[in-house]
Amino acid sequence: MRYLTAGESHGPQLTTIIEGVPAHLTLETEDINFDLARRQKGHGRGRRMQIEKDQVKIMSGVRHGKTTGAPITLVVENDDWKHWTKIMGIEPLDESLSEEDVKRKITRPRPGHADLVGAMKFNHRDMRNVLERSSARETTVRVAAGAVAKKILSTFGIKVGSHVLEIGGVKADDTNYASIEELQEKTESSPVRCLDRVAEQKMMAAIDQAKNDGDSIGGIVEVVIEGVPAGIGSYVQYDKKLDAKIAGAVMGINAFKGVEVGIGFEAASKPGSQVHDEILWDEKDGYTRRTNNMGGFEGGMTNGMPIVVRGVMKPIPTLYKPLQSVDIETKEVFEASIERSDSCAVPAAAVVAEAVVAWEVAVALLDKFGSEFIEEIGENIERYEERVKNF
Ligand SMILES: Cc1cc2nc3c(=O)[nH]c(=O)nc-3n(C[C@H](O)[C@H](O)[C@H](O)COP(=O)(O)O)c2cc1C
Ligand SMILES: C=C(O[C@@H]1CC(C(=O)O)=C[C@@H](OP(=O)(O)O)[C@H]1O)C(=O)O
Repeated sequence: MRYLTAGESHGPQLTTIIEGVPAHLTLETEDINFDLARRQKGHGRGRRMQIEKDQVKIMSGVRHGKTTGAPITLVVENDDWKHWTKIMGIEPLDESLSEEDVKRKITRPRPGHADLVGAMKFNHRDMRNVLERSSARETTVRVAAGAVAKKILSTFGIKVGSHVLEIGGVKADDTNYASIEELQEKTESSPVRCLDRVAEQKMMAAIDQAKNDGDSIGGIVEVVIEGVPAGIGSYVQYDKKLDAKIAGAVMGINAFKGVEVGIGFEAASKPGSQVHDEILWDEKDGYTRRTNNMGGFEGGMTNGMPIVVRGVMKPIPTLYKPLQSVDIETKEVFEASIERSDSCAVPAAAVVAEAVVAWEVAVALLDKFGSEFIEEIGENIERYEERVKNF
């Protein structure tokens, strides 16, 4: 299974084509719209999110609510496009257009964005050509593809959740949940997708403070996936290790600067006896682990314990408080000023992280259990689970 995305932040639409989705999967627009709406929420988002109301259009690969096995095309239109038709003009430049019509040629790179290096690399004198595609608006269709992956996973009882652990230095103390359902329910009712109601208030205050100061803040999100059979991914080749693929996918989210699996960086300061998860067996559950410090992975493969992955997001780079930069035409120093931006998008990024991790797990699941039609994959999983339980 693979997907590509296309589309610009202020262009007409974002598109993804997903190939390799098994036939007979129940898939409705609502399954995808649910996650699109979750991605738009969160305290700290800017004005753009009031303009957009992301809704998917399924353009191929689905008939009467079931996938056919053909490539699936998903489209999300940009409502903001109508304000940008001249600036984003797709047709060759009309000579009759005034300078004003084609205004906002960007020659002033924003620190922390792809603008300057992207323009150097592609030899663009208008950095809008970089900005439009490097924008996190593209995560809309990554979330759409992730929603399809989640639907595959849920068909086999595999559940995905996420929560925010930290924003702007405020850490959640209470990170407990009894089940993925409880995690989902509690995060949905939190404006920052956090389980800790006391920390939640402090996080919102920190976001408001940053906004008032013309600044921005980042944070840490955690994704949890339960019910994945042991043995997804592989130890035999570096590029088959599923934990590595997941790390790459999380790092691929705009503004993500680090990833941990299980206890992650904490492993550096602990002796092995306090790190490795002891192996247990009983008739009901088969092989399990006493603890889950390794976040569900041994040797690049799932071990049947919940997958636990964390990612750290840097503060949003566009700031109302200007940062110094250099105009590429005049070489003049200037202070970057902006019209609008998120001041914190960590809660939204948690939803993106869910999507990209779910995607990698679904791909590895299909690699192991076949990929043509859902019923056959289910039979293969069942047979395998029975065998490894008594292994
Ligand atoms: C959900 C989400 C929303 C974002 N919103 C903004 C924003 O409003 N303003 C901004 O400057 N950056 C925003 N970013 C981050 C930038 O897209 C990102 O920092 C930039 O493209 C440079 O990429 P890099 O940080 O990965 O190097 C957002 C990121 C995510 C994941
Ligand atoms: C549009 C989204 O996020 C955008 C991501 C983004 C960036 O630079 O990454 C900059 C902002 O875009 P704009 O300048 O149009 O307001 C955000 O709003 C979205 O998440 O759907």
